[in-house]
Amino acid sequence: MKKHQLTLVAIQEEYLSTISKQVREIVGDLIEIRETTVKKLTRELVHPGETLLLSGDFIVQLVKPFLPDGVTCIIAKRGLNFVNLKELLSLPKGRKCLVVNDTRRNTHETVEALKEIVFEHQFYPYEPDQPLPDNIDYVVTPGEEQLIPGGSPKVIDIGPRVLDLDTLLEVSKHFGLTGHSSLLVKRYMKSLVSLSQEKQTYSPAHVHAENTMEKKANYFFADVVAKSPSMVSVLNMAQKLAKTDSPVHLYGDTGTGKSMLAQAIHNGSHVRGGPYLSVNCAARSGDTLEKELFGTENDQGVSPGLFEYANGGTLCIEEVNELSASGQSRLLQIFEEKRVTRIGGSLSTPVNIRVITTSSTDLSALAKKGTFRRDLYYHLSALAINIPSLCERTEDIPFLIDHYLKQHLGKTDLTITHDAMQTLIHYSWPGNVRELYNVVSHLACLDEKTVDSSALPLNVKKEEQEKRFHHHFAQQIDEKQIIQKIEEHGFLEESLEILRIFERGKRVHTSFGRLAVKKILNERGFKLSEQQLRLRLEVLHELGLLNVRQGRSGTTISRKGEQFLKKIEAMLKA
Ligand SMILES: Nc1ncnc2c1ncn2[C@@H]1O[C@H](COP(=O)(O)OP(=O)(O)OP(=O)(O)O)[C@@H](O)[C@H]1O
Repeated sequence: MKKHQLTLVAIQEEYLSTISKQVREIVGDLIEIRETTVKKLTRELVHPGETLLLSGDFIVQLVKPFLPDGVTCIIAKRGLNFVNLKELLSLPKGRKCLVVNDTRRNTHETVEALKEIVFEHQFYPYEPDQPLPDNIDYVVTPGEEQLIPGGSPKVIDIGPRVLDLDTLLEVSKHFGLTGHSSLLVKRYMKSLVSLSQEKQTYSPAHVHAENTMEKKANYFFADVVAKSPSMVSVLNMAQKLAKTDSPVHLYGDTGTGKSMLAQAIHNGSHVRGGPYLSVNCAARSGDTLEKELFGTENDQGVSPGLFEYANGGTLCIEEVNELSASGQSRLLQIFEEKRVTRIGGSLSTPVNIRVITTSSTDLSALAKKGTFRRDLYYHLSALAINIPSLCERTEDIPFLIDHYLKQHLGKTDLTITHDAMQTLIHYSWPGNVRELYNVVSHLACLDEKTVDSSALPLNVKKEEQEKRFHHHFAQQIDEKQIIQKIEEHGFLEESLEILRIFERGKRVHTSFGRLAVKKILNERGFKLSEQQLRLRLEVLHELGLLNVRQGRSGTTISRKGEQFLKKIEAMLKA
């Protein structure tokens, strides 16, 4: 057992996962690291004498009510990941860079850090309510590229901010590890390299990777905020199903409350006295997951799986669509026979268990495609509940905000202005209730009595911001110049066709990968190699006509691209 223990606390799961990866990489062999979001913090979690590393001074007031006496809090400082500054440093001196980050506080912190280190250029904070500086050459963002609308000048992504070296040294001093300083600094450098290599796009699987198993059902039906008719009917249905023994399938977008509802179902069922275990299939490789779920039996001995551990209680299998074909058939067998056979074993053990499965993809589509077993799908879909996305039940938004402010964050006196509330209600909430909680905690930390629109994080104000950006940089769109640039490479027709594909895609909310674009181009008579297509996409991206993003959102046409295409089509028609 390690001598020291450090608990990391942050508001946002994404940032918690970044710093946790970094801290583990540096001192994971010397200090036992635990992590929790502020929301999951309970009085039982922290013991007297423990050390917490808080992700910022603004969360001190949020965590205080949960801390016993004698706890040490170290406040983490965020720094730039130097490894990602290469592009910025290679520019000719004196560039004017606009810095875009998610909140006003973070934007200013990033500007200060950049001014201090990259003094060769000028940096300006992007403030939605202030006029934009003229003649901006670049937009710089620490991993928030999705906040930058198309039509802006070239974007340089310097990657998410990381733990500052000072913070690491403070931690090492606190635990009496100063003798290891030189080693820790080397490991710190290494962690910057490894963090810079992975694109930090948000994915629930990534976030849950370290923390894949929930061992307690903390939520009850009374905790679920449901005011909209669709959520009220979800809640009624869940309460009814909780009383049965049948498997329940919950599906809905990320952050809509599937895990929460699964726990509430367990606590409202007759097996509530039994164990509650939950496992996320997306966070485990096929083999490991199957061993974990069904157990193993071989010469080395017998190791029971989660089905046996959860016997007499509930097992929640999250992202069940990620289960391998053999995992699916084993699960089906359990449903049909109520017995589990360990991997490598020959005898089966009876299990009396309530199974809840969740998915964020529509299983019926997967079953139709053949990637999910139909027979298993029929078992799961018999009692399925669809949790609507937050933007489909906007009536819940003010109640959720009020609930979080008062019940979780102890802010009884904070007023949100009518305009700000309207912006929150009309925002699209891609991260659903999880994102809403993050936004509300951000507002709670501002230490203001009244919150108006200007205090909202940038992603929430994005639509408004897009218009402003667009207006500002639209004047810079000169289609003749763009045509000239594309023609320098000699592929205007293909580029227009590529833009048409993405423009159509945007209209029907579909994004295309490179292979799909290549296939469509081929059908339209443009035979390009992958290399040729990549080059064209790069040029279109450089010109700000396409937004190239990692992860689910893929490549999309930018506003500037749409405008350019519209003008060219009009010119071609004339
Ligand atoms: N109706 C609700 N009332 C109160 N809190 C909610 C509600 N729905 C979700 N939450 C909160 O939002 C957060 C995200 O919910 P949860 O983890 O259950 O989502 P999920 O659908 O399982 O997400 P993922 O698919 O990404 O794992 C949790 O902290 C949960 O407590």
